[in-house]
Amino acid sequence: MEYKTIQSNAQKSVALVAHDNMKASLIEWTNTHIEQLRNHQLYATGTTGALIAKQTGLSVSQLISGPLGGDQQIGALITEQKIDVLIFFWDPLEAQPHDPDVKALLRLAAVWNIPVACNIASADLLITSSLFGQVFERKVPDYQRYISSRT
Ligand SMILES: O=C(CO)COP(=O)(O)O
Repeated sequence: MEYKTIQSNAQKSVALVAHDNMKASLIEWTNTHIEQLRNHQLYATGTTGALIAKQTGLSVSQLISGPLGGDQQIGALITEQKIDVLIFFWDPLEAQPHDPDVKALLRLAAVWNIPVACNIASADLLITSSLFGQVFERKVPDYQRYISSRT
């Protein structure tokens, strides 16, 4: 796929989310890339955001805690095209009470074609990509066409 760059060195909106057993990994990753992340607008679910702000000093817009609706808030921001990248360290070894919300968030990220990283290796690749700091034409659902095809 060829990317048509609209803007370089762009500020991105990055959503950071981690389940409890994965929070230490996300904070470690955040610290590793702190200088780059400083240039972007950060959003996070409640507890993840509070921990990142406390342990890294980064400024983070904190939403509701995940089990109380934070995943859904991030999903809603994705549909409004206000999130460019999702870093979501979900726990592959422990069931979550809000599993439907987790699945819904991952689904919306796929629908709206935003890059998602679910572990340190993929998050490293994503943030070091030359595409990370660029705004490029991205295939998103054609909402008007979708509605007219159904009405
Ligand atoms: O549960 C979460 C994501 O599904 C994360 O929520 P917290 O950041 O509030 O722990």
